[in-house]
Amino acid sequence: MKQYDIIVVGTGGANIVVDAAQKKGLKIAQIEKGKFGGTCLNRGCIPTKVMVTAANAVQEVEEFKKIGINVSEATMDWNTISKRVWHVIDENKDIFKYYDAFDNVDVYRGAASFVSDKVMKVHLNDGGESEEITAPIIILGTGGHSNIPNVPGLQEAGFLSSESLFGDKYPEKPYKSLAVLGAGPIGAEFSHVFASAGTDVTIIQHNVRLVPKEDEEVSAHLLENYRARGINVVLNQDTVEIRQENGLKVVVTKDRTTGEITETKVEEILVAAGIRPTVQELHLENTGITTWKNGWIKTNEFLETSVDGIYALGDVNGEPAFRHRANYEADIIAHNLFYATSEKDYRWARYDTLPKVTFSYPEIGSVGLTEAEAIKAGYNVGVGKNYYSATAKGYAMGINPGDVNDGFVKIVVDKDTNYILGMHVVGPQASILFQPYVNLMNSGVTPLTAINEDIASEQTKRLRAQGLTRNMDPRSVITVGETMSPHPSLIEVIMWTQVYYEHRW
Ligand SMILES: Cc1cc2nc3c(=O)[nH]c(=O)nc-3n(C[C@H](O)[C@H](O)[C@H](O)COP(=O)(O)OP(=O)(O)OC[C@H]3O[C@@H](n4cnc5c(N)ncnc54)[C@H](O)[C@@H]3O)c2cc1C
Ligand SMILES: NC(=O)c1ccc[n+]([C@@H]2O[C@H](COP(=O)([O-])OP(=O)(O)OC[C@H]3O[C@@H](n4cnc5c(N)ncnc54)[C@H](O)[C@@H]3O)[C@@H](O)[C@H]2O)c1
Repeated sequence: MKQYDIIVVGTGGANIVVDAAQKKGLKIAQIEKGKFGGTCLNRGCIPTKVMVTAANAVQEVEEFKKIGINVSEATMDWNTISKRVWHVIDENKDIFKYYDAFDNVDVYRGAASFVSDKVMKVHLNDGGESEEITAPIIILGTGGHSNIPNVPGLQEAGFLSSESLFGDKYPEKPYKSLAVLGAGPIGAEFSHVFASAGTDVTIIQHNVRLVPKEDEEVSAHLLENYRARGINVVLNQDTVEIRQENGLKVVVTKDRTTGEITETKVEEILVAAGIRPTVQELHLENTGITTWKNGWIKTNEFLETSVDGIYALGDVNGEPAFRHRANYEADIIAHNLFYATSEKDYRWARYDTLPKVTFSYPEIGSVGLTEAEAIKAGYNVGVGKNYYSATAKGYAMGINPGDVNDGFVKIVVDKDTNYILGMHVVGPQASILFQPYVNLMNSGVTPLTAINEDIASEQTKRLRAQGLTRNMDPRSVITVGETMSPHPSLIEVIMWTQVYYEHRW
């Protein structure tokens, strides 16, 4: 059996832990069954944002005439956009070479599985099995994958997911028509991209709202904008069947309230119906690691699992799926394991200040509670709302009151304390506008707050009992570094100066 100091499974956010351990000179096993860099770099955030940026430009040109600029209609050059998408994906091949070059990192290309709590083996991609490996610390960052609903006829008709779209089903040209099943961030973003490319897009959404995790007013504004630009949106639907007819796919849906049947005939179907944890190959049943009902690995505020020394970060632990959240958690693990000066210097995760962005058009940025969530949580809720058109800059941008693209900012406040509970922006540059509130909400003397109290090593029990606090001084560059900022957004240009200042990992 080969002995390591640390085993890291998955090369998305978990690479931050590898970087830190590598610099400490530890003996590391790094295991990846797929493309290095994980979902975000290869089939998530980055390739989609290359597309979204082009789609945004198409929409912005539509608005130019309002500010006195005459240009002919903008169209997407799919070949150039596709080349840029694949360039950024192909670049990630070098990530493997980067880690493979370190003497203290053994890179295994294959699927890791547990033999017992601290013993793993790897089913190598080129066949065969590695010898058993062990380490006192194991990091699981195995991510998630598309949830494919069990709809009769879907498999037979064929469909896209974000994985196959950025894989063997990448379209050579935009589809003539596309049904998007699901309208969370993935559905909202791809609908914007393909509609901007000239595709006739129909969104078929199970929920009564687009982006239902956002504030209701934000969802309503997005719906109004999508419908105004010709995107067909059918809400509150159960997809009952997919048929094939004359070379097209017919999506048969049923209104969940009225029972009314709708048939949507399209060239292609894109499934964007949420994600599931990638735990299947891990064989968690050989360990004491506990999971939620759907397989998400249960973790606490230190990202510990129910087995001492095994941590899980990113999508696989079931907290909201964002790359900056995976990075934040990896950073916390690396800090506590390798850099904390004492237990008093330990960091822990909190998710109430997690920034979320949907790169739809209009863009959405939010942090904290929606108005409805704050009311449900029992706060004495106050709300403030301001429109882009109410500002001089909004006027300069050609945004007038009542315009469909007159976005807004909504703040949700606890009236008893005047504390900010949530901030929601929908409109131009939403992804950067709300960051000051993320920083403010994440600052102050912050008490350790337990997450999943039943997950507790002896050390965690002790730290919880001590009533640990961390001074998140808003003036400190360290606080900036310990505050999440949405990825990939321009605010990172500012936020990541902290990393260069600290020269950590
Ligand atoms: C289309 C799309 C767009 C998105 N856009 C954004 C965005 O704009 N902003 C944002 O913040 N988030 C976005 N996300 C979400 C973001 O991509 C994820 O939250 C993030 O990548 C999760 O990182 P992770 O480290 O948890 O896992 P991943 O990046 O998924 O990495 C997990 C890795 O583990 C490997 N693996 C799994 N099991 C094993 C095993 N047994 N052995 C070895 N290796 C294994 C996988 O191959 C994978 O490479 C998007 C997601 C999608 C699908
Ligand atoms: N900009 C970003 O940061 C970004 C972009 C894309 C994805 N992500 C992350 O990736 C994860 C997955 O995204 P997502 O949009 O798939 O997930 P999601 O869970 O947020 O949304 C899925 C939507 O699909 C709907 N749905 C479920 N089953 C359906 C069905 N059978 N037919 C029609 N609709 C159905 C649900 O009502 C839900 O609104 C999210 O957690 C998100 O945070 C982030």
